[in-house]
Amino acid sequence: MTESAVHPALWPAPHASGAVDATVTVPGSKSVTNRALVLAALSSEPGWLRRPLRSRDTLLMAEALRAMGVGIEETVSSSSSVAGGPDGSGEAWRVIPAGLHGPVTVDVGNAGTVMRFLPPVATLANGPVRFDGDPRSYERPLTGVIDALRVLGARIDDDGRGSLPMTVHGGGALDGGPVAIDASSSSQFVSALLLSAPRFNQGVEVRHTGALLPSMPHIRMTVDMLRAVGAQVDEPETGGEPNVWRVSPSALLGRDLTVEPDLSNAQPFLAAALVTGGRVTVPDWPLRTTQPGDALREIFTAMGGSCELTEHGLTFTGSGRIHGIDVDLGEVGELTPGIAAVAALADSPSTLSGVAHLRLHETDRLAALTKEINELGGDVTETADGLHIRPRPLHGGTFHTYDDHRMATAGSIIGLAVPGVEIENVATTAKTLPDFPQMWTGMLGA
Ligand SMILES: O=C(O)C1=C[C@@H](OP(=O)(O)O)[C@@H](O)[C@H](O)C1
Ligand SMILES: C=C(OP(=O)(O)O)C(=O)O
Repeated sequence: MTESAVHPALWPAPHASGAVDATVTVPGSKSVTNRALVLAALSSEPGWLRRPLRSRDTLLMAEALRAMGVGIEETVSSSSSVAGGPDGSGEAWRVIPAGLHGPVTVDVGNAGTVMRFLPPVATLANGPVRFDGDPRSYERPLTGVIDALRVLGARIDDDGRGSLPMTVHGGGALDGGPVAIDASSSSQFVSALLLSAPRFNQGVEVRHTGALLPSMPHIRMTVDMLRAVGAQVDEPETGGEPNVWRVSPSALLGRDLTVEPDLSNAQPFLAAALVTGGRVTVPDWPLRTTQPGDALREIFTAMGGSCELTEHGLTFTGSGRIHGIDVDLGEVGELTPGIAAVAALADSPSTLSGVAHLRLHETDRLAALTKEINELGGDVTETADGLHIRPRPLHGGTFHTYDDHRMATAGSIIGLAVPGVEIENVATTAKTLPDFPQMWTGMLGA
């Protein structure tokens, strides 16, 4: 969690003068968009991706696949009723698979999905694929993917670091087969191996050997999306062996997929309803989804709001009171910063647990949240696997974000209730939600 040497601009977080009452259209899911791009690139026929998220993480994924030979045409399609979203963007990406090749250098930025999902794809390329990224990407865990790919037959040159930068020497094909990994530091290791596995000669059998496995909904998302393109997957939740996932070798179908709104990016807007005792509607909230953000319906209800889900969307209403919560967030770790922000404004303490692995996310999120909330007058302590938050009257000040999009949105939530909060480098929200500042002020009617 190193502070930026140069202080990027400070953004005065808008203070809410009353209860919000807004409808907020949230762009597509990062996790779905980047899985869909990988699966479409590995398919045996072209496919469509409608309402994709256009953000730093997804553009890095698209750029990397393009560099390896995949055609990705960005169009505004009018030929289908689903092409145009309610946001009026009408954006659709046509993905045209092709033989993958190197030499290529892939910039992963600080995108976990790019740095974990693409090395297995690179083993299928003809030629070397070098992976590099932001300084933080060198610190984020990658050994689970590197070691597993070597066991499955890949040649990878990482100078013994077990992290970026590294080069995958693609041989045009990979043996695949059984492999054991410890994915306790990131569920993305499992997702990464499964996503490319239909194209491995023997498919894959991934056995997770660690004590904990975070972010299970994201693994479910991987399995569901693989099945939707015709892959055969055996997994623990549908009768398979515990902690074992098997994907058979097969061709993948080109599909026409409409990306759901990103429910984790909906979080700050729902939080605004909770914090101001107002009401926010998010159109197109899916009735069924594997996205972890769906857990907000339950978590934010327990913290004092209420919600109604219809086929038109989710309406979340705050009661004017915010309660603390004792909750294990291991399945939904990416929601932690937003929940911590709300908890700092509650009428009773909160304990957030099950998220030790957040120390290796975009920044050390447990340390960053503790420091930044405490510098506004809060009383937060780190536990072994989470945070203990005792609400205190907060005051204004600078909220540092450490190049972490979810720190920026967490600080903005606090700013709704606390005058004088300034967010350092709000532009870091571009990782997954480039329009965040405009959407936020729009919600407040500014
Ligand atoms: O597979 C995915 O799309 C993700 C999995 C999770 O990663 P971890 O299991 O590393 O927390 C989540 O935090 C991340 O934002 C997205
Ligand atoms: C942990 C996150 O991202 P990444 O995909 O980079 O792991 C996140 O978006 O909260």
